[in-house]
Amino acid sequence: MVVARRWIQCKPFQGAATLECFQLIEEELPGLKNDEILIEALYLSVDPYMRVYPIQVDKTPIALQVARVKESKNAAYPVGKLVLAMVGWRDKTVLHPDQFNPYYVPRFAPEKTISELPDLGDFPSSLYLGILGMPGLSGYFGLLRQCRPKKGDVVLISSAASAVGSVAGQIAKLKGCTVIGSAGSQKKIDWLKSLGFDYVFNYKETTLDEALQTFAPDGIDCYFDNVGGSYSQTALNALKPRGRMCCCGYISAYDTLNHQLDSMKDDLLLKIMVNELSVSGLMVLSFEDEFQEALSEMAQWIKENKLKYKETIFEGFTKMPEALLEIFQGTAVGKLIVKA
Ligand SMILES: NC(=O)C1=CN([C@@H]2O[C@H](COP(=O)(O)OP(=O)(O)OC[C@H]3O[C@@H](n4cnc5c(N)ncnc54)[C@H](OP(=O)(O)O)[C@@H]3O)[C@@H](O)[C@H]2O)C=CC1
Ligand SMILES: CCCCCC(=O)/C=C/[C@H]1[C@H](O)CC(=O)[C@@H]1CCCCCCC(=O)O
Repeated sequence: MVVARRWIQCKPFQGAATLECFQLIEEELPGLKNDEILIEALYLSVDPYMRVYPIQVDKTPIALQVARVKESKNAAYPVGKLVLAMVGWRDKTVLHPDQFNPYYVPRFAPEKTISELPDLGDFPSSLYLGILGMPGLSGYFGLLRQCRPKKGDVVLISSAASAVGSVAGQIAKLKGCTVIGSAGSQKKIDWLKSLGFDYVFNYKETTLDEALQTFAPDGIDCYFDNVGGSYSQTALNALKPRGRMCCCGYISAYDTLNHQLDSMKDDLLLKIMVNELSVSGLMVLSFEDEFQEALSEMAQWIKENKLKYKETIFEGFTKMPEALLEIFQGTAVGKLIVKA
């Protein structure tokens, strides 16, 4: 008999998420039918979108995990194989590998529950949830395709020490740009300096207006937006004519919402029109056909020590809610992962 643990969301969010919104339950798993596998989580990803994914009360919150096949009745998935599995906050799961993703959202989340780890050489498997996974790819495509940085451009990155922002900023440096990054603690500021960011500031101590007067008095060419809100309104005002903005995320709102994202005010559009700005939204999955190529390029940069990363790993599956709340407290540096 195999007993699995999984988290459920037992209460709806009302304002900021709290630990009381989550409950850990245990359940007996069924035996394997033909072609099914039992997987065990090694690492679970903790991402900002988990806070706004429309989950019903008493259901298991969304999360991608790196898992190992523990038992198998499917020759394509032998015991010991590692997979990426979109099965939510569970430590053990019985499933058919072809099963449709229970968290599927058109354009946002993939159709498949299980996918192979990319074939990139010898990297710790947790990296496939971070720099060599969805967050790293978001930084890569958002920066290269939406911001389209040119040598000498001034690039601003909000949440610069995040999993996405730290990749976007480092690639902007690789492309010969002057990079300004903001983050909310001295520890993150120090890390960003060590990554080669030209100018960094703590947005909790210095306003973006003040920082731009000092670091970019003539304006910015690109803005990689992870936060939205008034910060991004200021950044948009600082874009030079023909500037480019990648609207990647709106984290300043996520932990204030009771349900999913409310309609956002879009008074930015007039500015975009008048200044002929290119502003592009990003759903990283749209670049799925190019993931392998992008990951190979980033893996090479990691091997050459040109692209660096940090992880904060919470020990133990019971830490899932604390890890999620940590995103919005913002103390930990680097990609948040739970080691099951
Ligand atoms: N469009 C797409 O396809 C994708 C978009 N994203 C988006 O990218 C952004 C970053 O994601 P990811 O790198 O995984 O995040 P991380 O979990 O690595 O980092 C999140 C950071 O955001 C900052 N933050 C938290 N709350 C607030 C707040 N209220 N106001 C301002 N900053 C806050 C904190 O850093 P600090 O305050 O210290 O700066 C926190 O550490 C998110 O907005 C996410 O939704 C991510 C993946 C795909
Ligand atoms: C709607 C907020 C999303 C903000 C951007 C972001 O972080 C996107 C991440 C996606 C990633 O590609 C993998 C996912 O599953 C994420 C999207 C899941 C959010 C779906 C919300 C849909 C809805 O509001 O109806």
